[in-house]
Amino acid sequence: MDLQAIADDIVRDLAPRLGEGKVADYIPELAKVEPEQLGIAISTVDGTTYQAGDAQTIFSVQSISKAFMLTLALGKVGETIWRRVGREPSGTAFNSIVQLEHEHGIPRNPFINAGAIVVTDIVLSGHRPREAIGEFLRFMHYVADDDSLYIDEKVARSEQRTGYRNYALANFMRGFDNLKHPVDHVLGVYFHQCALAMNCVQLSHAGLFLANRGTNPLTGFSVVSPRRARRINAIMLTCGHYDGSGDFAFRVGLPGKSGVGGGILAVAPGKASIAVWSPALDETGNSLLGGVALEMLAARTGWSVFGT
Ligand SMILES: NC(=O)CC[C@H](N)C(=O)O
Repeated sequence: MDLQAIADDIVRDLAPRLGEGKVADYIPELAKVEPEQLGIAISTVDGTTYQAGDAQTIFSVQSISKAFMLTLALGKVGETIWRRVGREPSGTAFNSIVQLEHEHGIPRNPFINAGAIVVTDIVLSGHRPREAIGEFLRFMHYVADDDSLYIDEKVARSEQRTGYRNYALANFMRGFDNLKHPVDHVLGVYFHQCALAMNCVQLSHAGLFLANRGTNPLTGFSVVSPRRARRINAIMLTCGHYDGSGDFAFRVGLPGKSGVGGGILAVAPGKASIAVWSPALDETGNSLLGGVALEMLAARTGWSVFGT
């Protein structure tokens, strides 16, 4: 299978559709991103990376950070995490507050904003916010084997000023005693993790441990056990695209985590980690062409967790 040709073909085939969708504008810094871009990087478990299009352009990972923060939090508190956050798909938007009252401040899953804010609260335990941000960034350097990754302060501050819904979610959960630290501290860390800047190549490297039973094949570094990698993949499959998760499973058939910056990390277990990026989003807040690119990739490679 010629993965380089597949990546090149996808970028070429989608060129006429660049600009479809809408760039996220509720975070002012993200509204400035040029929509007509598309990148793809495929890193296989045998250690080769294929790339095409804007695969080396840096973008804001936003909610893709939630998969890595979940990994960190599981490392700290293990399975007790599930006392404070569920693992069922929500069927609601990423920033929805409606279920929280019925479910007594326990968010449905760690990938909607409410759940991710709880996960951040867990990572913050025993730290100052600055230290927790540092721990997250060091973890990303480790999993991606790349010390050049950085957090874009401008993006973090932009969201800090306008993240009204996230303040509402966090205050609500604090009211239910499901946040242990001051709301400002938790959201300070959350906005910084979301503002992590990466390109597709770096992101595909960072996701390799999930495709390779918990160990990064580029470095041999063990990140999590095979069982934990499998479980994180399961949550990515069921919850990684908010109320678009069912459609993503249907069309692509791979665990995936999206972000409003337009990136998607997808995992083909035992085969590859794939990162795509195209900033314009569909109505569920997921990258429109990124999703189409992964659909093409899955069709052309036969990679799907549901069979070939
Ligand atoms: N879906 C996303 O990427 C959302 C992340 C964004 N930082 C927010 O909290 O709104």
